[in-house]
Parts: sequence; structure tokens; C-alpha cells
Amino acid sequence: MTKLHQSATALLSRTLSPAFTPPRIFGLQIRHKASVVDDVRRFIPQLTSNSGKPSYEPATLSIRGGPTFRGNSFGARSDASGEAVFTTSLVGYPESMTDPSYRGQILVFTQPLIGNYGVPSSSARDEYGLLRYLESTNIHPSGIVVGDLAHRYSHWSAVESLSEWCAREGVPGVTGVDTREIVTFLRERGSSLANITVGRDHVRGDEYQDSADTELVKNVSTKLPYYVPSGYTAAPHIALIDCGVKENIIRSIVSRGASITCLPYDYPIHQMAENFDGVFISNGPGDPTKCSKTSQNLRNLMNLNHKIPIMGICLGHQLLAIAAGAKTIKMKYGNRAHNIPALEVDKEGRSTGRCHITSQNHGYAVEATTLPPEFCEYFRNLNDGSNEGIMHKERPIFSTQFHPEAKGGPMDTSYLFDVYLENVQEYRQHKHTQDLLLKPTKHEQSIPMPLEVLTEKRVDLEEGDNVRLQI
Ligand SMILES: NC(=O)CC[C@H](N)C(=O)O
Repeated sequence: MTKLHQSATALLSRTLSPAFTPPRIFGLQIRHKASVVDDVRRFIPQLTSNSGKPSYEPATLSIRGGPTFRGNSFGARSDASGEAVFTTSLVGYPESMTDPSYRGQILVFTQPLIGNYGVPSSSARDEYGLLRYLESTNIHPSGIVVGDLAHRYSHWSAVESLSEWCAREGVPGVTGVDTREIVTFLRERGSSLANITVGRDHVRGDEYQDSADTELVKNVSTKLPYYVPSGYTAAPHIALIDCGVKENIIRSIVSRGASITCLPYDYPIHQMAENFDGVFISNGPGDPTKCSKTSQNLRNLMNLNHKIPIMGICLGHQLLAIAAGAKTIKMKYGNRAHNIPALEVDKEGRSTGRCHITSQNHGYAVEATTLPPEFCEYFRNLNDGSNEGIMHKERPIFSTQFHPEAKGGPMDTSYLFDVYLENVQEYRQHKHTQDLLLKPTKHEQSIPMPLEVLTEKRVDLEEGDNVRLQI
């Protein structure tokens, strides 16, 4: 059993160490200043007209080389194009729609009634300054398809209807179509490009745009580093490579007592790693092979620093696997659901007997057979046998295809954040001991502040950025 497996087992039954009790004092964090990317062009086609008022007109969903489904529009009066994918999740449409990993896709919900509990505030923040209800500030799919849109909604947290929200965000929706038939087609044929047209029929010559052709990760990643404090003065400090991070990933880390600096997806982390106690790679949209800058930086990091703990989720998992030398494939129609069984396996690939119900949203997967000998599979999908996680056999490095931070659940695998922070704490103690041995006079306070280090070392920060990034 590796150390990671041992600590995972131990963590299932134990409570967190006092160092990780939730903080009580919280500093103001600056994510809202540094990470808002509203100057970035969304991947949606030109709006035909967008009054901000919901449109209820005849609308179509047409699949390239496949059928056209006629229904009615809701949300924005605009056309949309993108890869049509489906999710079988029963709840959590506001969270799914604000997951940056859906950027540029047309999202079909198989749960027939969508919108019945409305949409919560997109500006409410929690004690960490993180969005309280949503995974990012914007809707990311280019269009939404539902069987039966609920015009009336009821929930204590709702501030608007699904249709009003989509209209405000410039995202069109189609309702009144048979989503069972759409999904049957997508399962047979695989995820396909599709168009939504509002107020008119789809005509020959309407182009199908493939969001994979755009720089998806670049568009959703933070443009500048920003800092999210945990509230502790001497908290462990994590470098999070933001490929389109979901708010609840950040929350899952800071609520466990570590502070985070979120870095742009192409940040040369290997040049900076000694300033952090751990590295985290987030989820994100698109094909992982298109994000080669990030996987190259990770490869350099793993070559240079043999001890730093690393954890990745979803796209982060795929990028870590690529950095290690493995290959990824495009799946036929992907896995998007909140109830997918992932079996834990040991170094020899045998079941440990532990199976978790997991939340997922991905169209690519790591080919476990291509992993180098120093890595092994960590979890495996019990439905289709696809890879669900990898781990380094000796070093504190692991990643999962599923989402341990899933909101609103299932929470089965949230213990993996505890495993990661345990690794971080251990590494930090090791670094501290080394420091004392090498430089006995060094005091903890001399650890450079993230911003000092970032502004000093990052050459392409623009003048004045450090002013915006006051901590
Ligand atoms: N949720 C994610 O990070 C998705 C990863 C990747 N874009 C995929 O579809 O496989």
C-alpha cells in the first residue's frame, strides 16, 4: 500500500488535525477584482437581437448530419453553435451552467423539468469572498436544451427564472423537444456539433462552429494571479493553476485552512514552485492536448521538484497524465452525471473494495495503459471501465477524473482534499526542517508574500497590475 492509500484510508475515519479547523477570521480577497474576464469574447455566435428580455418563439436544435428538433425558445433571442453534450444530473442546473468546463458546448439536460427552483444570486459571496451559489460568474454553455422549462419557480434562494437568467447572459435555450430522442441519437452517434436557431428554421449553410477550435482554456483562465486567503497568518500556500476553476474547488481548499494563489493556465509554475507548499491543477474546457503549455510546465515541475504535492481534477487530471507521458482519448459521448461509480484500485490494479459515487463532466479520458511505470491507476469507472484517477507510486502526486468538490454533491470523495492537504502539511514541515538545517536564523515570516514573488518573477505582468493585485 502506498503512503497515499494509507492516508486515504486513515482519513476516512478520522477528523482533521487542529491545523485544519475552519478559520474564523477572513480577510477580504480580491478574486472579484482580478478574475473577472468580461473583456474576453464569449464563444457564442452574434446575437440576432438581445433585449435582455426572454424570447419565447419557435426554435430548433439541429444536429450536424442528424435530425432537427423543433420546440420553443427561452432565454436570449440569439442563435448558438457548439458540441451537443448531455448530462443526466437531476439537480444543480445553476452550478452546471456556470461550470467553465462547459464553455462553448450546447448542454442537453435529460432531467425533463428544469428551472423549477429558479436561479440564485450570481453576486452573493460567502465568508471567503467566493460566489455563494454558482461555480463562476457567467453561464458557459453556448446554449441550453431542456424537455420542459419551468416558467414558475419556487425556492428561498431564487432571484430570477432560468429563462430570465439566460436572457440576461445572452444564452439561448430550447424547450419542448424530446430530450430522450436527442440523447438516444447522441449516444449512438457520439457527441456532435449542433446549432440552435431562434425565430427561424435551421437552413442549409448555417455553419456549425466547433468551440474546440478556439482557445477555450485561455478564455476562461484568470488573466492575472489573485490570492484567496484562508484566514490563517501561517497557512499553507497552494499554487492553483486555473484552467477554468470552479468556485467550490477553491472553497474546498481554503475552508480546510490553506491559502491559494490562482495563476493563469500558462504560468511557469516550475520556476516558482519553491514559494509554494503544493500545486493544484483545476478543471477546464476542451481537449487536454490543446493545452500543451500547461502540461509542459507540469512536466518541468515534476522533473525539477521531486517532493512538492500535486493534485489535479478533471482537465487537471488529464494534463497531469499527459505531463507524466500518458495519452488521452476523446470519448464517444463522455460522462456527465452526478451518480457515476468510481472504484478505487491498488498499485496492481486490483479493487480495494471501495467504490464512490461521483460527479462528472468530461468528454476526454486518460488511457491508463499508457501511464509510465512510476504512475498507477487510482480509480476506475465501474460503468465503462474508463480511467478515473492516477497516482504516483512514491511521490505525493494524484489526480481524479471525477469531481471531489461536486456541488451539490455527491460528497463521497471530498476526503481527497484532506489527503492532499495532509501531503501539503507534510511537505511544508519537511521544507521548514530543511530551512532550519540550512539557515538556522531564518524565521517563518521571511517566506516571501505571493505578490512580491509574482511581480518580481513574472515578466509579462503589465505595469500597474501590482496595484490592482493588492492583498
Ligand atoms: N470538467 C473538466 O475539467 C472537463 C475536462 C475536459 N475538458 C473534458 O471534457 O474531458
